[in-house]
Amino acid sequence: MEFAELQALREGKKTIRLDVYEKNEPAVRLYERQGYRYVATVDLGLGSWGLPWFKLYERTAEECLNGVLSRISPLSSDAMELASLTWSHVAKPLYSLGILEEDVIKIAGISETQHVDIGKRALIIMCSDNGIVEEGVTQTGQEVTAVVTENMTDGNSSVCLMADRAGVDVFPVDIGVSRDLRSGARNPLIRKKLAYGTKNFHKEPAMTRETAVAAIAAGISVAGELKEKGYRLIATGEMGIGNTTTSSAVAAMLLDRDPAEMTGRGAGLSDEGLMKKVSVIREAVKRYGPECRDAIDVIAHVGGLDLAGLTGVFLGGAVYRIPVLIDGFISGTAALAAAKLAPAARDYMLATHVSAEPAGRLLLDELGLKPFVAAGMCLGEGTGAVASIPLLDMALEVYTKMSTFQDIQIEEYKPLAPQKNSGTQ
Ligand SMILES: O=C(O)c1ccc[n+]([C@@H]2O[C@H](COP(=O)([O-])O)[C@@H](O)[C@H]2O)c1
Ligand SMILES: Cc1cc2nc[nH]c2cc1C
Repeated sequence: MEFAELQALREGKKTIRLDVYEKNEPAVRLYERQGYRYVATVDLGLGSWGLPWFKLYERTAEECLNGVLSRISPLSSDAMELASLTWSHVAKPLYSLGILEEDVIKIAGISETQHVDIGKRALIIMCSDNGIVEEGVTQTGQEVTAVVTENMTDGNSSVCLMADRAGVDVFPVDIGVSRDLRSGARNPLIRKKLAYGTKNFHKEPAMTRETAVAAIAAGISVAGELKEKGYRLIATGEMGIGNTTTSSAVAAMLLDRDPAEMTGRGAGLSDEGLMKKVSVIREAVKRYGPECRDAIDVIAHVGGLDLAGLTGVFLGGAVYRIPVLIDGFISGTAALAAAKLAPAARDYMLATHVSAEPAGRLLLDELGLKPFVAAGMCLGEGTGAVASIPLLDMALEVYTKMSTFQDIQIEEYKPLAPQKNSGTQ
């Protein structure tokens, strides 16, 4: 059942549920011919009298999404216990690799084995434009989004160079850039364009609820495609002029915080520009706040397609059991939106660095996730997430290759209380 709903969501097909006394093959085939995907038979419990009668329910993409999200399962406690045990045998002071140790244990829980393998890893970069740029809330024009996205497909952006170093494959996704894009051969563009940018949320909602759901579904779908290709770790990134404005607005609404506290200079902004940015966000929060009943509504009113797509990637990580690395402020906002939609998805996320945007730390605290780098970065594109991967690799080298206490014939080290550090920084 989950599989069919997920497939329907990924293929953008209409979905039906047939409530029948028994599976009615002719009816299923009839509706499949009409472009529906058969999801499930509900046994009405009346026994089979050979009746041809059945009832058809058409499901919306949102209902399929809800069905998929309700099936996210918890981490494997057995695998996590075994991973903890493995760490405890490594000949070093207990817990001394801090958050890196905790993250390895978490990845074991996600992948349901203590034999942690993140050898094949991908970076998904959601790229899109934001209508709010019209209001003068950015330092550069929106045409930069298209140029940088195309350059990413040639392997020519900051994160592409960093990803080469870290052995990460890069997947730029056009989910809503404001013009048609060419693709280079190095990192072919994944085409999921849902609009040529969003609407200006100062004037009207950024997108419809249906478009927000479609963008979330696209993110889930990309995560699924990477899982099928054998990727074991997904880093998140984005590119979109104006997306710190959408992220600040979404974060302020989701956390019920003062927009001034959640807003920074993004990719560079004058004092005057910053004041304008805060006032535009404040007005939108006041206007749309009462209408928004959940995170999808918030994204639809003041968010962006990149943010929605990344929300889908975080949810997809939980659906397909792949660890997903949070990058900076935009990515962190998407992670928060995903956690609001499906609290269980939070367990599949790993924090990496703390964005220098003012609310970078606050977002991670809200998610209850601990970063292991604070380098004052705010570049986006996934740079912070990718920069953290070599640290995870190093932790795994120790986890898998280091001698045990038994190997070096030392009686196991017994720490004094407190037994476990609560994290660094
Ligand atoms: O990831 C972050 O924390 C981050 C913080 C500030 C800026 N950015 C990047 O800068 C762009 C958005 O900045 P802005 O000022 O146009 O909203 C976008 O392409 C992001 O990738 C990213
Ligand atoms: C050049 C440039 C590159 C970026 N990468 C992410 N955000 C960006 C914003 C600008 C302006």
